[in-house]
Amino acid sequence: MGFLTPLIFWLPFLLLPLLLLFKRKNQVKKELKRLPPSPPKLPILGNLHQLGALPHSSLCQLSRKYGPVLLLQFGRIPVVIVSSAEAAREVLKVNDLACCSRPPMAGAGKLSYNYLDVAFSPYGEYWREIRKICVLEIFSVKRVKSFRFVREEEVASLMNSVSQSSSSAAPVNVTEKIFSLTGSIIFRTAFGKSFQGSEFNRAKFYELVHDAATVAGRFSADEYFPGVGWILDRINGHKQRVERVFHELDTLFQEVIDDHLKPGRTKVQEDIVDVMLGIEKEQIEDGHAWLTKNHIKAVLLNMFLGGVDTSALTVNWAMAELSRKPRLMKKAQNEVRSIAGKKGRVTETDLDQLRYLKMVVKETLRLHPPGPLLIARETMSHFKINGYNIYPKTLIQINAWAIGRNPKYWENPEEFFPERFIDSTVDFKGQHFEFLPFGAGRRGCPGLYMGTVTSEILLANLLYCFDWKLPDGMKEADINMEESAGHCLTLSKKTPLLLVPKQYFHDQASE
Ligand code: HEM
Repeated sequence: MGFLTPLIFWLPFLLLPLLLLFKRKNQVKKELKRLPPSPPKLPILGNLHQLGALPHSSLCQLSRKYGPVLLLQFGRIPVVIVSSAEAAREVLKVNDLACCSRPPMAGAGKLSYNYLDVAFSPYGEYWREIRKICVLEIFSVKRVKSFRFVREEEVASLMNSVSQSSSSAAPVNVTEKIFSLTGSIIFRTAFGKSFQGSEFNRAKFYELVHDAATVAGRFSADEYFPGVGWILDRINGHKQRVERVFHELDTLFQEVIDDHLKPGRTKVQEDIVDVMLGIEKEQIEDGHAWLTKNHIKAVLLNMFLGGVDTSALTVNWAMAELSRKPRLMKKAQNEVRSIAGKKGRVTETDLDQLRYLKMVVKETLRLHPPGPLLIARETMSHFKINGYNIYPKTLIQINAWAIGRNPKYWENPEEFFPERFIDSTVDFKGQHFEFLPFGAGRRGCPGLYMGTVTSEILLANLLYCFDWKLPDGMKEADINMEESAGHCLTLSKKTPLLLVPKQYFHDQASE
């Protein structure tokens, strides 16, 4: 028995390292399991049933209950919802490289010729190349300025059309007019010609762009529920719809490209198709060609999806907000009218001086960001937000809408109050994470300048040329400000805005 005494004495010393090792392993295991909080989920569906008709709003409610970093399950897809400026900074700045890819989505993949575009393409060498070309050749300030005449001509034509309606004192569908204008501007900028003279009429074009946004912006049932979802896709016609939209867009793009390649074509001004065909030609001459017609078509798709709705929604919401607050509308009109004087139109050279108008646009983008959840990202490697583990292949959605309405960053956040920006340095260029209408980081919107200049010139002219009244019997409070998440990626006003225009400039000139 004597030999046991030293063993009993030494045993704790022998076991201690083992115990410590075991404890450490458990800690690491626990640490790795530290996931963001999740609301209870249903089998198979996960949290899909909690999304509702306005996902940004339902997700905002959930984040109020569970916190600003939330883990949900959409079918088989893990999704992290980010609803605070601090957490958005962690994603879009600190860990931007880990989460700047996009998830594969069958609809977007088909419409973008297997991810040859910028917006839906996964992060990698190809995306860097195509984004670089687009930033330098399509979205640069110089290129956007070269299309100033398109914007000004189209705005002038819209003002004439509103002016004709104004003689009857009947309400005008402002929403329709605004969408028609941004559509015409993007169509002419990309293709060098307007709807007039093309077999594409406006209505057909919008339908196509909206159908494209709907199929590109959402997962198919098969992606949520692999193996069985395809049955749902069959029943709801998703696959056929993707094929139809692809075919219609491809036919349009091919016709325009063929037209541009016709020998002896007279070119008044380079449009985006000319620019892209020029790059293709240069590459062939330099002997390192990789850009094909499909690449060009994929980029055109991004222009239509990114450029038509976003600026139109901004101006539509701005007009709706200003119509609810006639005092602010008057203030914006006084500014525009004092700067543009009796010229008859606001031109882009006036825009820099329109300080209040720019605040109106900012305030509109805070309350009504056209992409309330930005565009979904997919993580590529493991990282942490607020101490929570985020694993690769997780979807990240930043709720810019919720952040823009959070009282932690904004006083009286639900109030439309452009003056809040007077002495503020906060802007939307991606450095202020409480205000993210254009996103931020590597995937931030490259069309920011094009989008803002289009919104500003249109809004400025609507305010300059007309006084706007509500239809008979309607009060400011009756304006319906309900939202509709119709096209998946963007957030519209549920009902069109109807206003009665009274021509201002004409009246002033005759005074
Ligand atoms: C008011 C106008 C606009 C708004 C509010 C807006 C908003 C956005 C947002 C939120 C994103 C996602 C950013 C992210 O993931 O961090 C985005 C990306 C993008 N936008 Fe815009 N956009 C506007 C105008 C435009 C215009 C005019 C175009 C082109 C004609 C455009 C083309 C794109 C493209 C190609 C991307 C994808 C970038 C990438 O994934 O690398 N946008 N935009």
